[in-house]
Amino acid sequence: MSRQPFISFNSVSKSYDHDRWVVEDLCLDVREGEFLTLLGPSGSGKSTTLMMLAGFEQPTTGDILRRGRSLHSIAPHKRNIGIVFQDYALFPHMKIGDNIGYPLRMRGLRGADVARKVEKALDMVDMSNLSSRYPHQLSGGQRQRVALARALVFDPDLVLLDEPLGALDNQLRIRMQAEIKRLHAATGVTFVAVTHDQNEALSMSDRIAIFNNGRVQQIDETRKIYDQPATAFVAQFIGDSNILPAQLVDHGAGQVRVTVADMGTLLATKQTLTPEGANMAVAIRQERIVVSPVAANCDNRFSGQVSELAFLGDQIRVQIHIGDHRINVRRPISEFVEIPTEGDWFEVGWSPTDCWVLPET
Ligand SMILES: Nc1ncnc2c1ncn2[C@@H]1O[C@H](COP(=O)(O)OP(=O)(O)OP(=O)(O)O)[C@@H](O)[C@H]1O
Repeated sequence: MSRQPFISFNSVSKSYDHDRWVVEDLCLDVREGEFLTLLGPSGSGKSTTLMMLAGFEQPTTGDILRRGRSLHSIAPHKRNIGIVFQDYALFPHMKIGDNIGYPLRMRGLRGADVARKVEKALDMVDMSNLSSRYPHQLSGGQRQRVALARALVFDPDLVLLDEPLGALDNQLRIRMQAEIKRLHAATGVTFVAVTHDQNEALSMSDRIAIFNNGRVQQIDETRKIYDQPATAFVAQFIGDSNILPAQLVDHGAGQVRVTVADMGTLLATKQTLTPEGANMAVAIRQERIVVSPVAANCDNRFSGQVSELAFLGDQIRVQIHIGDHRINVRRPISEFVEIPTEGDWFEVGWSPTDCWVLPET
């Protein structure tokens, strides 16, 4: 098997106005057959990256390679890429079957060949009985299925999904996440998706690339992104962490002591090789903080006044003030011996293994 990456972004930068980089020095490999999601806040450069891969935008500097060959001079329609847009981009005057057959006709197929492939694609997305409807006669979820079928019907070797579920309500999003994941597994085609929704990224992807300000902060397997964030930004963006500016007291690998203003000394775990003197933060996930009485057994334990309380179904989120810090804690209701009210003093705690020292960026 070839050792060359399927897709490589080689130091790709993009500026629309020759003044500001919206993507900066991007080095990113996409593995054949994987589901990679580009995740980050609005304006971080995810869609621009996807559009450069599709060929609708060109890098200002750097190059994108497929199996080692530059895509630079290959027109979008010759890249053999299926694309699914947030607004579906279906042709309103064409029946569903014709919409799905469109990329095949564009590639010169006719008659029975088109009919056979369209039927297979409709079957794949469970829409066989709706072939003769028009897009306006379908629900949002059904339209998105048609868009998926159209992106897959011509056997592309890459499918790009730009905020594919952005227009759907929450329950349908969850159903479609499972559907897209199933299609990815069934076809074996490489999928690259863009989203700003962390749950969508976590539930669908093999790997996630976290974007911020046009740069990739971390690219890793989904579980690793969650369990071992490389920066405070990643820890905050995925999984709602509390981030506190900190200073390292004890240097060395493994468990370390840090000081945090207004809180004193904390025991923490070093996740990455943080250069000495760099800005540091400790990150503590909301759901890893325990509450009184269990908190009394923790190495790191603090009391603060409750400033906010929110019921989240089977969980409670409590915000407490410790000095100038606001610490958010999210635990199952069953763990609260007594549910506090605003203004109460409340004890929380966490283990050093759930408190990570990270570079601040
Ligand atoms: N065609 C364009 N011309 C000029 N500026 C653009 C163009 N497209 C995007 N930008 C700018 O580039 C930056 C990155 O945009 P991009 O759409 O890639 O980010 P994103 O992470 O996908 O954000 P979102 O989730 O909001 O779509 C933004 O500041 C945006 O305003």
